[in-house]
Amino acid sequence: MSQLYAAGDDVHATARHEESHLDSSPVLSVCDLEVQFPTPLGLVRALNGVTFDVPRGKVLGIVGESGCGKSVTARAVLQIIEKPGRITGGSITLRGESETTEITGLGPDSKRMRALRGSEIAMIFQEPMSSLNPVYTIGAQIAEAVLIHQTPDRDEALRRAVDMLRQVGMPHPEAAAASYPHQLSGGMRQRAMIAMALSCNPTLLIADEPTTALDVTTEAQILELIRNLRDRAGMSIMFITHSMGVVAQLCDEVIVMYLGRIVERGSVDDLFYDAKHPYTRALLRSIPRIGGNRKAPLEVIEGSVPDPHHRLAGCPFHPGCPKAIPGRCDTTVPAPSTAGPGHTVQCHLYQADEIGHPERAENV
Ligand SMILES: Nc1ncnc2c1ncn2[C@@H]1O[C@H](COP(=O)(O)OP(=O)(O)OP(=O)(O)O)[C@@H](O)[C@H]1O
Repeated sequence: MSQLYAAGDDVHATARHEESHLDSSPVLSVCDLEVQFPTPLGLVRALNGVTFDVPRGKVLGIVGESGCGKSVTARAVLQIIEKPGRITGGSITLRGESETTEITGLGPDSKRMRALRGSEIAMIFQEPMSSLNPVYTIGAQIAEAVLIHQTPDRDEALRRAVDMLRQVGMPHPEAAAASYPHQLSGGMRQRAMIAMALSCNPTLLIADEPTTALDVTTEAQILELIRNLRDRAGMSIMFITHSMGVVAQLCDEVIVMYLGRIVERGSVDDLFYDAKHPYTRALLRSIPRIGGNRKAPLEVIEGSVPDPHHRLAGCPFHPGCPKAIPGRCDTTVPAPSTAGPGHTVQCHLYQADEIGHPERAENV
């Protein structure tokens, strides 16, 4: 992966990084991130102190119901939050191939931030047409990205575009390169968008629900493609989904979000076999299981996600939580506690007990 830009106006925000740290250090560290949207109805606190790492060469899944802050987290990393929303606290650190960048130290429109987008961090969306221009051929669009970030040679850029399309499994890459977006199927458009995202060999790929609009067969093919990117190219991937099924198929580690906070983090096995937070458990019970009783109704997660305009005291899940402790869960935000190696949970049921229920965590 190459560093193809000059540090330019934001040189103060970057620092050389020791090569030896790279293998074990997370590619991205997000610490105590806060994002707010002032709206006519009041302030929306979209993220309330979100902290996580994206491990190098792994897929981190971000899962949670609609409105919990998954997309805002992704957009914050690229500093493309819709105005008047803005980052109001915390830090985002990218450890690239040759240098470390404090993203939150960069202006959203700065030269360095613009260079980061696409070249070091690429994002793919649910709807490929939001990234593809309908009036240019697929090949021209991928070549344009290569021309901006990698080579000034137009023929070489076009060759690389066709090669990228081949690598993402496009059946007839030359013909696809000569096609306009509307001439391709949804799955093929998604492959084209992934080819465009990968054409600059980014350090981090962010995928925001890229398979939600696809049929199950095409979804399986795209998930396989993303798995290959991790396994063969060692790419680090942040994968946003509302589907625990997709998490099980694709992710190495997972964070579970609820109302702008992370409630649990662990490996896929931690979450599927040893989930701690009542919200994670409810999410798991709300999906069908192979071999389960087909007549048994799926569980519904109690209560709707609270209105983000109202500041809720305590744990964000307490209004719908069957295990909520009155006087505690509705007053105090729980701190993260360790549930095992790499497994953390933010829930009063697992806190060192200050209120006289030493047996509580065993009985959840
Ligand atoms: N432009 C905006 N103006 C006001 N509030 C916004 C805006 N964009 C997002 N939000 C709010 O930020 C919160 C988090 O939204 P976000 O889109 O990140 O959720 P999400 O988990 O990605 O949901 P989904 O799965 O539906 O995409 C929500 O309360 C949402 O209403």
